Amino acid sequence: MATTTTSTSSLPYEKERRIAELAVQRAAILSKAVYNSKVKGTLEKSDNSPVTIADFGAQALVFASLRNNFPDDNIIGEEDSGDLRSNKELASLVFKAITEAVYSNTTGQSSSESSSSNELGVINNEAEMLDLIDKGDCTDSGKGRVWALDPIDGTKGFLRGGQYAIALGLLVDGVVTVGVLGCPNLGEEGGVLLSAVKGQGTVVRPLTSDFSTLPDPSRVTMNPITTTSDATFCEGVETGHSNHNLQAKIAAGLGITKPSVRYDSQAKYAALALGEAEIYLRLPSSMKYEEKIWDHAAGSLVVEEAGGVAFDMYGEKLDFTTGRTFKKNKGVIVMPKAIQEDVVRVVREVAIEVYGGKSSL
Ligand SMILES: Nc1ncnc2c1ncn2[C@@H]1O[C@H](COP(=O)(O)O)[C@@H](OP(=O)(O)O)[C@H]1O
Repeated sequence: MATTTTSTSSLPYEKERRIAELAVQRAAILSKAVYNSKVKGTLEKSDNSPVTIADFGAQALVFASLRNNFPDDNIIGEEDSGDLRSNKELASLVFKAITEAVYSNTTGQSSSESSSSNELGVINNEAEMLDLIDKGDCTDSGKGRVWALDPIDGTKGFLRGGQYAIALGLLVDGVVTVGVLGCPNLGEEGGVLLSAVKGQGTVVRPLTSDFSTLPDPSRVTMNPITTTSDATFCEGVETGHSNHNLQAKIAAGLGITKPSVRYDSQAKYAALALGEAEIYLRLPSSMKYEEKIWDHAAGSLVVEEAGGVAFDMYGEKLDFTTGRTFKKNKGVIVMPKAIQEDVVRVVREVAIEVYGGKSSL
């Protein structure tokens, strides 16, 4: 990773980037508190994926910040309040976790939170929290300003003490324009906060436990490799989320001999931007699965602004205009621009042979 000190004053989307960073940082503080507590309130959703107090609480907190600062924007969020409305005990635990982690003393708010709470939004009671969680029900991602949030991406990683991310992106007319990834277990102690604005590059800062300030940023760029055999692969941990056997064959076909880095969540995109690996491959375990836009919006911009590209497995751009899920893309490949031709050729050939051509979507 190359890093240089940078200034981001008076640039387009400066407020969006700052609020998104602070909102993600605040949600990361909550997620760490939930991880360190005994009760995580884990439930299984209808798609068999887990959801926890941290997922609901982080969504409520980030949405409070978005509503407070950008009340006219639409929002797409992974969670809704259905499971909490039918489980009052869990709803109370989520509100308690937010109150303790963020509004931490009984006389009001902790000193660092009080200075930022007006700006980042306050959640006054449980009913307000439930209503906020439901603000992420937008279905049209292609028009106007739409935020896409995964409050805890990689919930399985979060529960295992592995990698997870709080991922927030802003789409403007379907184009990812701001992307923020909070990765509490990546890099230095306390984790890292990456952010990107289209055309302005990607920066990283340490995640802190302070609600109102952001440490100085450093610019990041992907490793400038020019040969695929110099690459390290990055892939998911969960074998049900991508086809590891096929990914291993592709790695061998690209002459890659180094062991893969395996991370849950969009920490994979962060790892590429930070130079821990160069190629992220996610080949579908089932062609029926539609990737969620909140699993890729923030991460794809963070990588693109660090010198990379994010395509589907057929080598076409990710299309964020198709609602809550990708309808025109299957699989994801992410890599530095310098090796995109070679990587895309190999992955595309395999994709067509194994899954069929794009016309079969
Ligand atoms: N069968 C499947 N194929 C691909 N992705 C899946 C999947 N089932 C769940 N996921 C998504 O994979 C995300 C985790 O990504 P990764 O595998 O890279 O760690 C999950 O996010 P959540 O943890 O927010 O539910 C979920 O959205």
